[in-house]
Amino acid sequence: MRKINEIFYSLQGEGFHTGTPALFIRFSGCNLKCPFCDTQHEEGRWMDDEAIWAEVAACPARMVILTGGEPSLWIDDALIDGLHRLGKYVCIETNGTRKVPAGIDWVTCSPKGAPVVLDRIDEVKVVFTGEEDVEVYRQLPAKQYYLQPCSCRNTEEVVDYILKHPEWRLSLQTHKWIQIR
Ligand SMILES: C[S@@+](CC[C@H](N)C(=O)[O-])C[C@H]1O[C@@H](n2cnc3c(N)ncnc32)[C@H](O)[C@@H]1O
Ligand SMILES: Nc1nc2[nH]cc(C(=O)O)c2c(=O)[nH]1
Ligand code: SF4
Ligand SMILES: [Mg+2]
Repeated sequence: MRKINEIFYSLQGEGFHTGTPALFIRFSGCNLKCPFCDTQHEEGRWMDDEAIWAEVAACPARMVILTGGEPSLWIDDALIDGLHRLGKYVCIETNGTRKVPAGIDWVTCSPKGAPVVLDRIDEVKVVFTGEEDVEVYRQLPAKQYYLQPCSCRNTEEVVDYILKHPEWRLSLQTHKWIQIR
């Protein structure tokens, strides 16, 4: 059984796959407590894999995004294999502090100062608070490096930073701007 906060269908609002229709599976609970966290994830219902796969199978989109909370607390090869059997492309949003199953198709790591132990990262996506040196995260091996304004509040500051450090790209939380989930 896995503890799930919510399952919803929307567009990926952030990062490389922005705009892509996806089913979000938000797992409950986290091993970190970021002061800026924009998500209520503590509440949850227990679901077995058959129930999870049934909701996934009913979604027309190919992309499934595992998030939370911290999804790495809850997932294993069996869950990912089942999603692949349904023909899905499996993405994860993780803080990088725990390993994730190797079969996941797209790994987004949003580091939070704690050591990152991932074997593979596709995109690094850092919440820009203005309070930490984000350049340390450029040392993580990845294909893409994104900075994301914190709660849509400091977009100008992030744009200014990226123009001076053009190895980064801008990730907007587009779902918040257009008021979808
Ligand atoms: C809620 S987290 C869940 C997944 C995982 N725990 C993590 O932090 O990557 C999903 C994404 O939202 C980002 N995020 C959380 N709070 C935010 C905020 N106030 N503004 C912008 N992005 C935020 C995280 O950095 C992460 O990329
Ligand atoms: N639309 C939408 N896109 C997202 N991308 C990552 C999200 C997350 O909370 O992990 C998220 C979210 O909560 N909503
Ligand atoms: S690691 Fe992710 S879910 Fe956990 S508190 Fe930080 S932003 Fe929120
Ligand atoms: Mg979110």
